[in-house]
Amino acid sequence: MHIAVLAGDGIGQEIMVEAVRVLEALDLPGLRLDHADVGGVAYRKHGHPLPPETLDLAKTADAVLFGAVGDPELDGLRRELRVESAILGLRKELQLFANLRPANAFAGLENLSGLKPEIASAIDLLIVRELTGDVYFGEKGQRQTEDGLRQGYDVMAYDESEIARIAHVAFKAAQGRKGKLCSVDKANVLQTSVLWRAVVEEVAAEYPDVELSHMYVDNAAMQLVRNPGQFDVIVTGNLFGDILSDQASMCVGSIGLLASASLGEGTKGQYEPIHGSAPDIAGQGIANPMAMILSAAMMLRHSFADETNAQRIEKAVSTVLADGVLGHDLGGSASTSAIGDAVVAAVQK
Ligand SMILES: NC(=O)c1ccc[n+]([C@@H]2O[C@H](COP(=O)([O-])OP(=O)(O)OC[C@H]3O[C@@H](n4cnc5c(N)ncnc54)[C@H](O)[C@@H]3O)[C@@H](O)[C@H]2O)c1
Ligand SMILES: CC(C)[C@H](C(=O)O)[C@@H](O)C(=O)O
Ligand SMILES: [Mg+2]
Repeated sequence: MHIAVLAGDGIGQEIMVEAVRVLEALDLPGLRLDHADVGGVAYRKHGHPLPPETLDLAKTADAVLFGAVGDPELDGLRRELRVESAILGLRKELQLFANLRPANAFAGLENLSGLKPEIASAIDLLIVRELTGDVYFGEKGQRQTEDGLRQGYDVMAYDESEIARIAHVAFKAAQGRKGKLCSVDKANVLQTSVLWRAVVEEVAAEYPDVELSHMYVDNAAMQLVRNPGQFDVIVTGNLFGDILSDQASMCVGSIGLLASASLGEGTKGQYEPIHGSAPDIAGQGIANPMAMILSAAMMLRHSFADETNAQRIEKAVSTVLADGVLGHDLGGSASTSAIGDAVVAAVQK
């Protein structure tokens, strides 16, 4: 069980400490944790946000546990050196095209999102976000128009194989859940989405037991707030999935609660919270480590087929939240380490 631990920047460092403590508390046989620099930390030390030794470790390890990258002081760097390029580079290099972002209600947090409690408590959804295509990886740049104006561009493109493989992941996920899949696109405007919808329909023929629907992304954003309980699995492109998952996190209570798994064809995966380095609270010991801890649970499930320990972590997190050990993001006063202490104690019970 060889894990590359890439804590990264800002609160990435703080929340990773707690996730590692939880993993160590499980007494996993053969657990080997190798740390490496990524993001702004790596740029400052090695001159690159994704140094070759970090990429090598990520490639040789069985799984990658990733904190967050993002350093406002380095925002002016050119594109290839921007610290966010580290996370995009890892996803692309490891061919992790499927990003699973589950959002489910936690007992005790029903009043926190501002949604009516009966609406908030019905949330149990999975966003399947395509992760290696779309505007993120299309041709991009800045140029001058014929009129001498500066113009920025990012090409949105998906080919049918990219759409089909993420659709298969989503249909299979739906089969293991409530059997409902909603494909989210913007097919009333975008040609990318017209093809997306057509390919998802074709793939659907192989999954007659899954009920497929389609929704435009603007409506989906609204429905996530109006009635999130209507969703089981959502499949969508890279950009829409990025935005909708942040939104879903707040329906649950906080972005500090949502974990993710980035997967490819094999068992190798990268596991990371959906949030970033949170420079506004970094260094204060108040970041919520739950998303990071739950990412470690997803790692045990998807890369090591260890459902027992994955559930041990998830149950511990639910218990700690239900007991009212809440971070500042949830209106409580528990510090990052106090939350970690509580989860460690709960997994050992
Ligand atoms: N996976 C990643 O590494 C990742 C993801 C998103 C953003 N980023 C980067 O992070 C930097 C900051 O971006 P941003 O501010 O837009 O998004 P962010 O997710 O870092 O923070 C958004 C807000 O949520 C709060 N927040 C986030 N995680 C929290 C946690 N665990 N506990 C409590 N509060 C939390 C922050 O304090 C902030 O107010 C940028 O450089 C961005 O590019 C990285
Ligand atoms: C940091 C950024 C590149 C990243 C993304 O947009 O994918 C982040 O927002 C995420 O959600 O993982
Ligand atoms: Mg995001």
